[in-house]
Amino acid sequence: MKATKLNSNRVSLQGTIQVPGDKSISHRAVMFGSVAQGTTTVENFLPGEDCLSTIACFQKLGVSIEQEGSSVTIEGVGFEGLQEPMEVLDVGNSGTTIRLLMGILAGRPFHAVFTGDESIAKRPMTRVTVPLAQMGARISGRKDGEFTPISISGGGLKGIHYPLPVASAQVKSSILLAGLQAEGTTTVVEPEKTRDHTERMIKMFGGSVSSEGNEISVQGGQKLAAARVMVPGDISSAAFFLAAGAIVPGSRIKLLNVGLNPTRTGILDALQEMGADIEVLPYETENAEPAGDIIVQTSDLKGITIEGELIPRLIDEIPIIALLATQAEGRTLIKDAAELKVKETNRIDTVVKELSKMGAEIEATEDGMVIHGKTSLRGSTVSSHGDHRIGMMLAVAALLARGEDSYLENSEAIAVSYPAFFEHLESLF
Ligand SMILES: O=C(O)C1=C[C@@H](OP(=O)(O)O)[C@@H](O)[C@H](O)C1
Ligand SMILES: C=C(OP(=O)(O)O)C(=O)O
Repeated sequence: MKATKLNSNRVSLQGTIQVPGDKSISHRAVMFGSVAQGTTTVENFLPGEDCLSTIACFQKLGVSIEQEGSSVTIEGVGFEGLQEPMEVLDVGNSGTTIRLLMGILAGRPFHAVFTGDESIAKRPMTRVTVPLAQMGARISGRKDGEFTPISISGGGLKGIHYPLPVASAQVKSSILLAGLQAEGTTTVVEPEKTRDHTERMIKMFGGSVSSEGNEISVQGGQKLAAARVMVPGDISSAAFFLAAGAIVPGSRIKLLNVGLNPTRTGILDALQEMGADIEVLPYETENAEPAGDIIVQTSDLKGITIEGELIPRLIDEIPIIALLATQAEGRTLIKDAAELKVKETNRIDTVVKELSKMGAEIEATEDGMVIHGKTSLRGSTVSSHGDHRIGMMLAVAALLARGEDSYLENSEAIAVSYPAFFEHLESLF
């Protein structure tokens, strides 16, 4: 395990950053490119470990994929062209890979086995295996199908009408990907709107999907055609620099080509409500996924309440919002966010534990956390617990820390979504 010395006691972050490609869209580009007919090209692909796991899984399913940095070429084989894998499919640390790929393989008439790392082995899978089994897939896994290793034998699916028990884009996407291969119509009903990259990508690859309110439907038997995918920058990665620019005194940071899909921009709404000085400059060009530049400058922040429909729109940004709240006047309350307990770590516990070590006044609740600001942070040895977002949040927290040096244990986890994170951060010094 690597402990990295973190930069601390900084003033004035200045500069321009092009954050890497969006993780959710990069995964989906590889998946859709593989199950479409023809050659798909992907630009600004995120070469992070999670997306590389997705490529490796599709290669084991017989798809020819070439990746060089952020450019990917996929020789699509159609759903029917996927081949039974001779080896176990290893999804590494990636929840998106396993849940979406289960939806694809639920429709294929062969056997496949999934495994992943220690964190994946603790993440709940019946949220996808139950609806996929209802559609007709035969799935078994450890603890009644809840955990990896999981095996799946697919084919012969029938469409379902399925109200989602949790607001999850991964579950929605998994069922829709199975639905594209099922007999009849498949409808998913979301309790809250979640990221809609899958729906946008079905259309981009020539398929059809209909959305009415929170109900999303696809017809089975659709054939998809190759596309050129331009992946915008990941707003979930940009969030660490938006936060750093807002709280490190005297800063001004410009972020280029950040994805601005409204199902993902909850962080901008939260920052604005806290009083952050951010300017969003959307691009005029037509693209399936909107994007633009964002400028952030330091300002005074105040505590807010974050709940309800906003939660799925900023779910992965809650660790960094917790840090922002330590620098805001008054109380910040985060509720309706019990989903945080089943991410790469239990993000309620890991955020509270690690920020407390640095002197934050933060408490866990049943479905979120309460943070009292404004507090000064002190240097400490902290841990990512193997969770990329916790690691990056702590590296930003350390920028404000006084006193002894800060060290981050298990910093290598950051490569899951942002291999160049430290390089980009240091370019602002
Ligand atoms: O669909 C996706 O790409 C994702 C959906 C979210 O997970 P859930 O669907 O579990 O909420 C999010 O936390 C994850 O980082 C990526
Ligand atoms: C939860 C995340 O990803 P995944 O579910 O794909 O592991 C994340 O990136 O914060």
